[in-house]
Amino acid sequence: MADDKNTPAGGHGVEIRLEEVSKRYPGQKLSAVESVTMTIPAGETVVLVGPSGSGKTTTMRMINRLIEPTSGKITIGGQDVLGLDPDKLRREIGYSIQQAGLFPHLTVGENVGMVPGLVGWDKKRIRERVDEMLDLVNLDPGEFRGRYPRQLSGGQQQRVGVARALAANPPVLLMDEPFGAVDPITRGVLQDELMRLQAELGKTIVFVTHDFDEAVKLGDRIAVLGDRSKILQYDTPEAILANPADDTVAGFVGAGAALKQLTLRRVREIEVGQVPTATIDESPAVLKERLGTRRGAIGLVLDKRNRPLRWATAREAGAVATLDRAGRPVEDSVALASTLQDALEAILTDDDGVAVVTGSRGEYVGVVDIDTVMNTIKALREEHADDEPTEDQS
Ligand SMILES: Nc1ncnc2c1ncn2[C@@H]1O[C@H](COP(=O)(O)OP(=O)(O)OP(=O)(O)O)[C@@H](O)[C@H]1O
Repeated sequence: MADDKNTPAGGHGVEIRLEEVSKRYPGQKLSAVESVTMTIPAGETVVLVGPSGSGKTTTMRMINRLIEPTSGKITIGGQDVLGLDPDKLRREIGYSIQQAGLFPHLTVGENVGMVPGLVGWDKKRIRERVDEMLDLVNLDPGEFRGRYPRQLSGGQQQRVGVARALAANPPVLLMDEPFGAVDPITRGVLQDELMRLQAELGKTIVFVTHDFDEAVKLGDRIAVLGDRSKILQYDTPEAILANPADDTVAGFVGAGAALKQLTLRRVREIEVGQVPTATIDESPAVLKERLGTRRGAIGLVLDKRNRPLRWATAREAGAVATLDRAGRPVEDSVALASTLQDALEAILTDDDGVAVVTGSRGEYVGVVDIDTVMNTIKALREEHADDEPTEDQS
């Protein structure tokens, strides 16, 4: 992994605290940010989300002092940022913005190597680091290091932006709508990559967006901001979706909150059901007997390695000589790692409204149906029903 010598925190995330932080721009009557207090835990991704003009960017930029607070206190890893040299501070905090903000007259390699150069790394180490970072964001160093930003697609520029922000191995990464300017498919890919990177690197990430779905996907916690950066709710995506603090948050969460919760849960987290099964070399009579006389009961024919092959009712099992002809083929299955949304999709497209769950080698694990999904949503709602959303969860 990255060389840790150049940052006091060794590149791993550190806690950020904002205490009654306000910002009033010169000549303005009202503050853009009014007395914000929040704790961003070490190694977590916290997403600031809120409507345009709510003060997300102002709040974030005060952390690396691109904007100076009018009052209040900000600490990073316990250090008061107002007591630090702003240039030094900014080199120790990764920063990535919409449209990547790359220097157009510098090559990709020079852009990525910029901060390591500023903090005095030697040339060889910078060269190695640039290649390591480009690899990390899935760009072939040989192909991309010598190009200029204008010779890259939007998505590639964003990747270089992230590589540059990470180059000096900062403990903290500030990201201001970094994926706002790319198409939805590329955005999804970049979000997945960021999640993979973060699982590996464990930075403290503050991420600004006005896309609530992006916040749900990326955030360990979400701060929903209202006017003047007032924290309307600060909690996990699960808790906010299950129990929005007020109508404004509910409006922001938008339609389909219950459905969005399904993207946060994996099939492995729920209790799957079971149906009668028989392996393909057993006789149809065996499956028929296991299915019993209950109307509509449906069972599974498995291959010799326990992988699901066919669905069959008792009547269908009774109508064939061997089980490889019984009923209908299993078209689709979901893995334990699939989201409940994937499972719901499979349930809704299946003739009998059931989805087969398979393990890592494709073996039969169980089944899920619409009741399983409904019960999960209900349980989530109950789990968070007593949550008392507060402004500061520190
Ligand atoms: N340099 C400035 N001088 C005066 N007012 C400013 C300045 N920068 C921002 N503002 C005002 O401060 C408020 C918050 O702006 P900010 O950019 O932080 O909001 P935001 O939530 O990030 O918005 P968006 O989602 O549109 O980027 C806005 O009302 C904006 O007009």
